[in-house]
Amino acid sequence: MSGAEAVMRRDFAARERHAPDEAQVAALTGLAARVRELTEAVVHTDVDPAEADAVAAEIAALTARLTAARREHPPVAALGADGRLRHLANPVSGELNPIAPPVLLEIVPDGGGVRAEFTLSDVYEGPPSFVHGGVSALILDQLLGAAAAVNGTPGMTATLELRYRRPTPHGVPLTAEAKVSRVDGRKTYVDAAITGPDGKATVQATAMFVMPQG
Ligand SMILES: CCCCCCCC/C=C\CCCCCCCC(=O)SCCNC(=O)CCNC(=O)[C@H](O)C(C)(C)COP(=O)(O)OP(=O)(O)OC[C@H]1O[C@@H](n2cnc3c(N)ncnc32)[C@H](O)[C@@H]1OP(=O)(O)O
Repeated sequence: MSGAEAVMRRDFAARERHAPDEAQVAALTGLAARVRELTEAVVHTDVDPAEADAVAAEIAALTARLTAARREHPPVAALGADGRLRHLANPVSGELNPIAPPVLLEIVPDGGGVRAEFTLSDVYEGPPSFVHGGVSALILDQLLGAAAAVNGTPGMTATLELRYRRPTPHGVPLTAEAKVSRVDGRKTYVDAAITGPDGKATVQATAMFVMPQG
């Protein structure tokens, strides 16, 4: 077992012992959604400095209330009521993670990989009116990795190649899909793309995932 794998196994075991229950997941999902609204409000606000200072003080007080009962680690995953695995704190798909848009993945039946429909707000803007290229890469890495996992051949991202074909607009519905093309021993090759509302791919990606030795 590699050093990295041993660390991950230990971490998973510790977190499984302290997984949130459904009621807590529901409440924290709502909390994260409000924090996303807060992030949008902060990015767009035009309040004067005194009001910004006053709001900052209130937020610091709220942060202290949440920190009063602090987990050692973020919750890693939980089984939903529908029996599907949810990566609760994942920075792409985690409903409990305010920095996740979130991009909720669906499994495409019959070995079709995974897909997601989502809209990114201008909080994720890079060039004016368009999504930051690193955010597209983040989302695609998640879909590519999930497709490898759903295929029964999970791994760590070893290579990730991106082709930015046209700018990805924010504020409109986007689709992303990923599917395994080939498995070669511990290596799984996956293709993915983000598609705009006009049905044209804006970003295409190929990746190789390697199951760590052992
Ligand atoms: C409702 C629907 C729900 C769906 C969801 C269901 C469940 C979803 C579950 C989960 C989804 C999660 C999605 C997450 C996505 C994000 C993933 C990440 O962010 S991963 C973090 C970033 N990546 C790293 O940090 C890797 C760091 N690197 C490593 O740990 C190692 O280098 C590793 C594991 C990649 C390889 O290490 P070694 O020691 O195991 O492998 P060696 O033996 O060196 O190589 C094996 C073969 O692979 C090639 N190889 C390895 N690395 C390569 C590389 N970078 N480029 C090219 N070839 C490479 C080698 O040449 C070798 O090939 P030869 O067998 O000789 O043919």
